[in-house]
Amino acid sequence: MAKSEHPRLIIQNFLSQHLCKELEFIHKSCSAIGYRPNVFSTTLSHLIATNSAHLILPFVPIRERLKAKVEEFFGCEFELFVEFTGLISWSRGASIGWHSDDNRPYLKQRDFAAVCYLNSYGEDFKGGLFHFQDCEPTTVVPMAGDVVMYTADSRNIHSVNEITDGERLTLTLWFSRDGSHDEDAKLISFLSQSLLHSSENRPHSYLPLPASSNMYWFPPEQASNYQLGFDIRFARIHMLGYNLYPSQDKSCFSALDSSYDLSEILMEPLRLVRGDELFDKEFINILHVLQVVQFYCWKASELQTSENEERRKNVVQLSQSQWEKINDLKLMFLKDKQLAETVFSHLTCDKPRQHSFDWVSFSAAVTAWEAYTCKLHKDLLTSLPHWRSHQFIFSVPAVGIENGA
Ligand SMILES: O=C(O)CCC(=O)C(=O)O
Ligand SMILES: [Fe+2]
Repeated sequence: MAKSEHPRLIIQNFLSQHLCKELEFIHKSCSAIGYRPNVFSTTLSHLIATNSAHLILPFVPIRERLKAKVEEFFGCEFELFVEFTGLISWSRGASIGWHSDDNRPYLKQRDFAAVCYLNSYGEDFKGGLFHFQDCEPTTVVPMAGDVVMYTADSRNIHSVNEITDGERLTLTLWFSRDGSHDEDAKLISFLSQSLLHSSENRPHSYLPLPASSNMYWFPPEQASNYQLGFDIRFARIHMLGYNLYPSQDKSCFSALDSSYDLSEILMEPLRLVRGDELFDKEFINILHVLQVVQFYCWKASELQTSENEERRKNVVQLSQSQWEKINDLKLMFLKDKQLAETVFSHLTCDKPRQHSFDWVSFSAAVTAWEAYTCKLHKDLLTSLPHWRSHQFIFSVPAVGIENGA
């Protein structure tokens, strides 16, 4: 139990590299604009709101382990509630000065923090060192898998240096002794409503549904008219080397036609383009594309297949008129390409290319994404009745056994 004047704990390799990568996949395919400049976030309620509630499941065991560790170390077994769980990424320019985590009247319920690093200083981003104001250790170098736990009060004043390159990603949780701030109760109630609703009305209940477009526009000050900046989902897809083609033929669709509701286009079916090839599969909306593309990024090394004659079966060559539509989309959603490159830079110059692209392994990723998603969706439907009856989010043993966990 912590007796120090500055109660804190740092544990290396608390999370597996596999989990770090899985949470990175979730964040890069689901995040929205965050609460501070140059910050993006994925909260669990945002996952529910965008019909991706099944993606809560990978968080469940780690939330349990973190809470147990915090309770053990700070000597408050069975007293704590998770108050907030979120994936938070900081891009170039983001920083936070000296503060404690309960330093606002509306944050007073926060008793403890746990910050898990999902990627690494020097490799994935530059800057972004964490500092405690008093006592050792004064500096924490974020490394994937490590966690820092500390009291949320003024005994642990801390800061984070400005990010100068790349995207720094954490899983951050706060814990409270106050049951009225229990995140689980709110999530279970939201889950119950939204799952009931979605299975009644939607045939593919596991497919993502975007939130309102302004939640994805960067910088957020421009989200009222979309004149400057970019859509973060579109930019992430573009940065990975893809273009998008709007499947539906809209005669009113034009980059210059301001009467067309921009936000609608990315909610509608889209197809994926690489080089001058169009992939012959329709995705239901941009979040669907983004999830599959990020899944391919995560799993590519496991999906490498040898080239064969089947390769060209599911791609077609783009025509001139199709190129025009692709460029129209780019003009609308990637107004400032340079800014997008700055915000989502990958330190690629320091790293060898992670994988080479081919449509055969990409098609395998589409199938594998569907299997991954359906499995989680099924596990969620199995878990929810248990969560509801206990009013508590926990790893349901039957689901764990099925997973081979
Ligand atoms: O990401 C970190 O290392 C700490 C972030 C932080 O201090 C906060 O969100 O309050
Ligand atoms: Fe903080």
